[in-house]
Amino acid sequence: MVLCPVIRKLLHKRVVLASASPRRQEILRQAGLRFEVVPSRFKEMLPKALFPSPPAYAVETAKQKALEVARRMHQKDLRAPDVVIGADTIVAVGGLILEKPVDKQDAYSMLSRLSGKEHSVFTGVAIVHCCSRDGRLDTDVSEFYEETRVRFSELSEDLLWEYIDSGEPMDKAGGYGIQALGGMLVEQVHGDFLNVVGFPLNRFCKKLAELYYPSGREDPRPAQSHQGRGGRDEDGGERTQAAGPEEAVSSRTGHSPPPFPTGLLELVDSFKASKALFTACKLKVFDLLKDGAPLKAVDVAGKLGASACGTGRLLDTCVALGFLQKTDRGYSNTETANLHLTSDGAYSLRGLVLHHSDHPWDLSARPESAGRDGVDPHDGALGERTGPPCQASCTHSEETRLGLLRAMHSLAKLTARHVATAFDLSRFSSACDLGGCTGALAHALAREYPRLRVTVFDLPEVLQHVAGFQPDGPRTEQVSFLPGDFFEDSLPEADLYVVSRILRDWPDGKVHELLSRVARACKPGGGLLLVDVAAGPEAEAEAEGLRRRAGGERSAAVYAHLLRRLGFADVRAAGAGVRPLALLGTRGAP
Ligand SMILES: O=c1[nH]cc([C@@H]2O[C@H](COP(=O)(O)OP(=O)(O)OP(=O)(O)O)[C@@H](O)[C@H]2O)c(=O)[nH]1
Repeated sequence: MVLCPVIRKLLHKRVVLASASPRRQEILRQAGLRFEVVPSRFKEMLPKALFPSPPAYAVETAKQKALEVARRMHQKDLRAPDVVIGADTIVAVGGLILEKPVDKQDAYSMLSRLSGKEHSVFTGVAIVHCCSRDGRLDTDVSEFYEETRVRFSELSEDLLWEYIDSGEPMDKAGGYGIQALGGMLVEQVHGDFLNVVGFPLNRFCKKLAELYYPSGREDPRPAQSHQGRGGRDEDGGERTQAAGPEEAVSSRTGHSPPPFPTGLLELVDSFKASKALFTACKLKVFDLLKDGAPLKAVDVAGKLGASACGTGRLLDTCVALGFLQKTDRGYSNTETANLHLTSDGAYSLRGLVLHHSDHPWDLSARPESAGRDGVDPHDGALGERTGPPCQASCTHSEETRLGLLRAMHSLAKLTARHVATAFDLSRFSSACDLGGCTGALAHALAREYPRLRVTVFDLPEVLQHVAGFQPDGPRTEQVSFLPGDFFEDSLPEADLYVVSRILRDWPDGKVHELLSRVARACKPGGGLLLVDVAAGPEAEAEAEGLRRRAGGERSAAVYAHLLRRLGFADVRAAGAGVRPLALLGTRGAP
């Protein structure tokens, strides 16, 4: 998600981060920026004594790093990127500039210098706008720095050496990483934390806003207040002081044009990112780049039997999306790709990606007829919703079905413990997880509640594949599997029914039917735990009916409203991991 409008401005440009620092890449990626990584070859050896202050040195180094990449890319491709970002982080203490230690002894002398004292961390940043004209590279450099003051505790020799032996100091300015073990050395921080980590995101956004919205407005299109001001236009070029055609029209008619529909255009474009992901997963790009040495685009193309040019574009898009990293040696997987996009990653979601790639979302099926017929588009009229992907997989090949189960298992594992502990469920002695698939949540519940017996109730064709997903270890005997269809068969008896991550895939009528069945099966005092609902204000609930969000979820308020109507009292909501909310309702007397 991109929160910052000014970051959105860069989404349609070719942006390059001239840095090998994984921290910088992470910070900018988390901010929603899409960029390629081309580490700078500039040697950080400018003569420090020539600079009036430590930050002046950091800014110049950042600028040289970025310019080196801009020039190299221009020479190589004869097309420079639109924007190159360079940064340099240093520590300044007692008039000295400390960079990355060259060896352990150097780390020791840096850290002992910082012990018990305050020092400043400066990150210099250069934003270089590039333009190729007649084979010549024009650059326009904007630069700034940010200072953060950091105070260290007194460090004992033992602690110092233990920290140095951890290996953490070696690639960090001043010899410590505040975001990791080095955080233990720090007593106080004044200023931007991310600046210490390597990139002052807040100042960076402000600087971009200065460049792209010079009059202080978020969106420059409704242009009245820009007259007489310079600045950068949508394409990063200098805006001239003369009014553009739009401005001329608006001054003639007296009407301002509406705000530029940036969000809408981003949506129109966003399918390209999904397409690239689908294609890379289908071609097994991430399996190919797993573990081994980085590969050049031509080598990847050779192994895939694809064109070098198309493969290069696909790989670069994956770099911009944060799934691959690119160095001089070639392309390799990021941690995210290794974990989630390889076939056998610890939390592989590749099966889910392939499922979505092969089954375009039903909403696109018959939209026109739904509009004409006046049918409620949320009730399956736009194409049948066939339930959770792992239940709807009868048309899949064996390999795809297993990949999908693995993805469902990964997703459940990611949040299972959060879900199990979102509420105190110790009053229940039996639970039934409806559509519980491989049992990942069931096992987490069993681990948390020693007296809870959990039955996973799912279709026979799903359960026949779950043996390979069962964990070893204590309490596994508390979990059992029962084949059945929760729309057709009687629900197994239980004190607590669990409905996790399945409702979003069913139309409203089916959701109503399933929850009514649960309400009938649930004894007074029994519970219903409902997982994967979106947050939403209570007031909207009645008006919304069971309306879904764009992602398919319905809001917690909507479900709470429905549960109360079905006879559940005391419906409470709690966080259940990064995204989903969980609801727990208690069945009242009928
Ligand atoms: O608390 C932390 N302080 C600093 C860092 C990391 O330290 C390095 C600083 O080095 P530099 O600015 O020269 O950047 P490089 O890593 O060499 O990458 P470039 O290719 O951009 O030159 C930087 O990585 C900080 O992130 C830290 O992690 N924690």
